Amino acid sequence: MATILVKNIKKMVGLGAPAAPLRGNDLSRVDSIENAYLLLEDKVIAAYGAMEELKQSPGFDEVIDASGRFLMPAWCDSHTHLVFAASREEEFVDKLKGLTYAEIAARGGGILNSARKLQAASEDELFVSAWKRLEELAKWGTGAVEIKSGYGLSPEAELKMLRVIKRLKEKSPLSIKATFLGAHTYPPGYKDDHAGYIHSIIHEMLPVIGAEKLADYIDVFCEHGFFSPEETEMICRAGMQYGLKAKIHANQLNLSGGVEVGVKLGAVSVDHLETMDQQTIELLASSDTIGTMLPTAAFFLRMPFQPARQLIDANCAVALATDFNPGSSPSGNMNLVVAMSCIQMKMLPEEAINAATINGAFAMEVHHETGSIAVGKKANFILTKEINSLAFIPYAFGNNLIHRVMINGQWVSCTNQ
Ligand SMILES: N=CN[C@@H](CCC(=O)O)C(=O)O
Ligand SMILES: [Zn+2]
Repeated sequence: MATILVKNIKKMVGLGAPAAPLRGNDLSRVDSIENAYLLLEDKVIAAYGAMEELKQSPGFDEVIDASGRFLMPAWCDSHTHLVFAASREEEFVDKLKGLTYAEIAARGGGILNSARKLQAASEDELFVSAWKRLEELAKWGTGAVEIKSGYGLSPEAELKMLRVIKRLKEKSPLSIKATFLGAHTYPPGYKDDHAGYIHSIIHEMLPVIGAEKLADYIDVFCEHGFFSPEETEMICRAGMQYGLKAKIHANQLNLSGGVEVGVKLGAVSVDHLETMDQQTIELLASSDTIGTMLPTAAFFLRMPFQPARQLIDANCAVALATDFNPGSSPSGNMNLVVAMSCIQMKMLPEEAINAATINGAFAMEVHHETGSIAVGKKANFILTKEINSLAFIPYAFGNNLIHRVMINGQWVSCTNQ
């Protein structure tokens, strides 16, 4: 049995295993121990505590001295689209030059641009590029990630995406959840036949996804001009027949009704939430559905940030995620998401860290295995460079404060700082 001891940790944070997502005042509580140790046995947290409680042992396979460093749970990124065939920086430059979203879409840009390129790519090519992105995410401290389909938009290409995600799950040390997002937009052939595309999702795609167990969740882009609340409900209910719980793109551009559908269906999460009013916030707060905020998408699209303070003060369970995708958030860096949430959305550092770790874990139902430091959970953690406080992490935005990352008992990065 391989044992690893991390000793003399200046401060170990994010301790314990809450039974439900953190809300309200609890979200700002980060349990911690100063001058701590962490003992790992065979990829799992075996014990932790204050240094003076450490029982002497004849020997450990590896001993790490973490003097001056903070140890915290690895990030849990519960909303990404990280399987894609190509970046879209040419659209980004067009937008800088003044083109509108509609003009870019008319030139074949947007989600349909990604879909064309993905349809032309092989499963192996998609796997190799997604694998590189995953490796990079792990180096930034992400230990669990949700990945959506939705750039296929045909039975063949949606299944190809989901098979890529299945291979990533099998090979990666990260905890990975797969979400079927066939209802991301309408493909050109179904521009004037929305019912026809929804029929294809329900009768051509879902039966194969169910039979091959290719997804854990079902998602719909519930938005004006995309899928209505009624269509969202119909598609999610069809997915639920195959055991897929709902995770919905809701209220990004408008009060779309996505939150209402999500709450009605008992969705695990409703994600985006740039556009919220008091009534919608109260409805979400009264439910078990997690509100996942994606601040880097709001930043990249120059939209108002999510109303984090109102959501937290109303007692909503909130999580933070990257939305990593080539169109609206070409970054999968959770450190940036946490900094932006504090700087732009006035979340306290402790709130942002909880929302990006344990609540993110709940938003992909991996809370029993990661998201906090607890005995029996996976050895998934970040060891920081030498810092003096937790608040320094979002404060010193843009700086890489990570010294080492361990995911599922493997070191995935190490600097000498
Ligand atoms: N909002 C919908 N979909 C994605 C990205 C869309 C795109 O590729 O442009 C999102 O979550 O932001
Ligand atoms: Zn998204």
